[in-house]
Amino acid sequence: MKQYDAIIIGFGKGGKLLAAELANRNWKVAIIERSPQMYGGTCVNAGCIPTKTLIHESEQAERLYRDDYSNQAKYYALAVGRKNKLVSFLRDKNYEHIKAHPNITLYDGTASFASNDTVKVVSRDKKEILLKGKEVFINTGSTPILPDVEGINGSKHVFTSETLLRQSKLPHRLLILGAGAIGMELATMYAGFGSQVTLLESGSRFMPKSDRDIAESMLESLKRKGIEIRLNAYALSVYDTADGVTLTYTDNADGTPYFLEGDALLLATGRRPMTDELNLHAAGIRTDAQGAVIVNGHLQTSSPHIWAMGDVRGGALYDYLSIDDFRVIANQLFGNKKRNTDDRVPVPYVIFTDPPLAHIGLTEEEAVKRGYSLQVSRLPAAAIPRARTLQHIDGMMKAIVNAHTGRIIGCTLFCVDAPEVINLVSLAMKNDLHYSALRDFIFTHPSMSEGLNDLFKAF
Ligand SMILES: Cc1cc2nc3c(=O)[nH]c(=O)nc-3n(C[C@H](O)[C@H](O)[C@H](O)COP(=O)(O)OP(=O)(O)OC[C@H]3O[C@@H](n4cnc5c(N)ncnc54)[C@H](O)[C@@H]3O)c2cc1C
Ligand SMILES: NC(=O)c1ccc[n+]([C@@H]2O[C@H](COP(=O)([O-])OP(=O)(O)OC[C@H]3O[C@@H](n4cnc5c(N)ncnc54)[C@H](O)[C@@H]3O)[C@@H](O)[C@H]2O)c1
Repeated sequence: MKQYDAIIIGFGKGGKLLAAELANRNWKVAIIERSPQMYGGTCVNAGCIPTKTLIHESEQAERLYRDDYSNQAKYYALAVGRKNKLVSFLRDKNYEHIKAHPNITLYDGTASFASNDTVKVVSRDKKEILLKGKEVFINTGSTPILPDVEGINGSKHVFTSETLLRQSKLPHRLLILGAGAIGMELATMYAGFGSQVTLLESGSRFMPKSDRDIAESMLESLKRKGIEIRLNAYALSVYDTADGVTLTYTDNADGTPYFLEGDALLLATGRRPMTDELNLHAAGIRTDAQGAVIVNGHLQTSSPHIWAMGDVRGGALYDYLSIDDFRVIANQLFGNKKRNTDDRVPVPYVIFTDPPLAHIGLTEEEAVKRGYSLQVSRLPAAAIPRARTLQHIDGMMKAIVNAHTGRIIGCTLFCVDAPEVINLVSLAMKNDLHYSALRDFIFTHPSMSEGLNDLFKAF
């Protein structure tokens, strides 16, 4: 049996950063990845990078070939090729970085616990090897939740985000099940490329966690792109036709049955922690009702030498949280042990629609429910000179401030460059700055950030 100071299960974001950190400190590290197509993890290979590359491409395609499906389809195939090239480049870089380190051994295979310090690796040719580790880190990510809809398993036209992004044929009619982050981003993207998109959501409230003014703005923006949105959609069955797929669903509100035809159906109905093959009970590790590995604020499981990082520990599923999990663990192992996962709240998020939506902290509805005395300010994106120069005048900014303390409680930016600008608001909130710090800050001009001067002037 091979002995290591650390075993890392899954070559994801947090895991690869940790592998390099430990190896640089002379630890002997084993990292195990079940698929060579996934070196570097979901973000690089199937998540953030491919989607954001294609979303950018779709904006170009829309500008060049709007209402010209034939040219859009050609453009799409080329864009998928460029995306594949970028993904391969980044995957190779990730691989080389890990392979080059003398203290790291990469194992290709699926890992499971044999005991609480021993991990079994089964390679694709079914060879087994046992590894013993002083510390073990679980970084196995998440996997799509497949809804219980008759016919989805055998269909040739039903996809997850991962499999759809590999297709180089643009679907003329795309059906999407689930109006969450993936559903909205890919609806915007495919509509930009020229697909007719229908977005079906089982819930009755669009963007249930957002304020209604924001959700309405998003709804209008998606509709302007030609995306049809149907709420209360309870999917029943799917069957393949000669040239696509037929989806049957009922409207939850009144029971009306519907049949919809598409060239492809995307399942975007959530993701769950990837713990299926880990045999966690052999190590005495507990999971919650969603299958997430239960950890404390330092990311230790019930066995303190076994840790979990990234999507597999449940909660919000973002690449930057997997990175921060690495910082929390490194701080425990080598730092002052003061970091924990609670000290990073509030965490911003972004949905990369067009315009994109970025949010941090409480919504107005949440702040009212919690009994805050608050002030709310709104600014249309069109009022910001940079939005005019970029010809992106859709959307709005919204801020919520505690009326007594002047501290920012929450902020939503639904406008061009929102993914960048939200980081400034985040910095102000994390440093407990009074809202006037942003109101009076000298921002460059013209920039979307200077919209914050006006947004916070209203208080
Ligand atoms: C379509 C899509 C778009 C996204 N866009 C964004 C975005 O814009 N911004 C953002 O912040 N987040 C985004 N996310 C979420 C982000 O990708 C994830 O939060 C992040 O990649 C999780 O990283 P991780 O470190 O938990 O693990 P991952 O990067 O998922 O890595 C886990 C690795 O473990 C491997 N593995 C699993 N089980 C085993 C096993 N038993 N043995 C060996 N190996 C195993 C897997 O193959 C995988 O490579 C997106 C996700 C998706 C699906
Ligand atoms: N920009 C980003 O940071 C980004 C982008 C994409 C994904 N992600 C991460 O990936 C995770 C997964 O994304 P997602 O969009 O799959 O999940 P999600 O949880 O964001 O949304 C899933 C949606 O599907 C709906 N739904 C569930 N079952 C359904 C059914 N049978 N029929 C119709 N609708 C149904 C849910 O009500 C929900 O609105 C997100 O939680 C997010 O953390 C992040």
